[in-house]
Amino acid sequence: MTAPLIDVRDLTMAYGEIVIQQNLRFEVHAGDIFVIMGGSGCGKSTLLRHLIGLLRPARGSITYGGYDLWRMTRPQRQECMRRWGVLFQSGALWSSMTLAENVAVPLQEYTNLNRKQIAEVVDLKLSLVGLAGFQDYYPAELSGGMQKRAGLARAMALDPEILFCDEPSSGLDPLSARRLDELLCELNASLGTTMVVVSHDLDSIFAIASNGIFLDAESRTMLASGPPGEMLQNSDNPRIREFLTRGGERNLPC
Ligand SMILES: Nc1ncnc2c1ncn2[C@@H]1O[C@H](COP(=O)(O)OP(=O)(O)OP(=O)(O)O)[C@@H](O)[C@H]1O
Repeated sequence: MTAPLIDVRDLTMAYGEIVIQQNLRFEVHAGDIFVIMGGSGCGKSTLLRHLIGLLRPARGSITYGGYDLWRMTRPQRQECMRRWGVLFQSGALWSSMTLAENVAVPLQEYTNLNRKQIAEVVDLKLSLVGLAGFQDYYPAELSGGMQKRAGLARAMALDPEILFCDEPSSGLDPLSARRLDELLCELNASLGTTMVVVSHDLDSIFAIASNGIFLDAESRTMLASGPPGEMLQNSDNPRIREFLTRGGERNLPC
């Protein structure tokens, strides 16, 4: 098996004295859609913030391509982060900017492209997420699903190697949520983008995840890792079964 893209070892996460999760150990491989799952408040978003370097581990390590995120020099860490895209829960678009201006921000900040080239990349990214023709719209003029897709276009602006998404389908109606899941799977398949996705939405988890971990709030550690279908098949842990069956046993999706 190839070396992992992300290697998390013995990770303990805490806010001050309060430990949120401990002894996390997992790998994310290139091409994975890796889902961080678990009930409300178990620490999914906290883990995502650790993975993207916003929070420092209380213990343990997070390595990218073999290099510890917190032992790199500042330029090395910036170079590492430059290869990531992040889609925040809210979409996090600038409300005073059009969609084109929003998607252009990372291109202006991190590339030497001229105005015309930036406009071309912006058009490409917006069409990638089904928003061709919406360049001049403001976020408030769009539906929640379209705002999420615009956030995705911005997160994909620099062709990231890894896309991190925090609850991408939250706040969306079931159809828009399904379309967003399909879009993530398409991008993963066509561009090979590795994805790390926080989710507690069971339909979404089964639809997109190739791999993942289950975090438990009570024991404050991970109870299982692997593809969710296998977790359900192989685990007799009642908390995992309860979560993955919505509290009642269900047929495995095909
Ligand atoms: N900045 C913070 N300072 C202190 N405690 C925090 C902070 N952010 C989150 N917490 C606490 O950490 C725990 C985990 O929160 P987190 O948001 O990571 O969980 P989650 O699994 O993503 O939850 P949800 O699914 O409800 O979004 C919660 O008890 C929360 O109150």
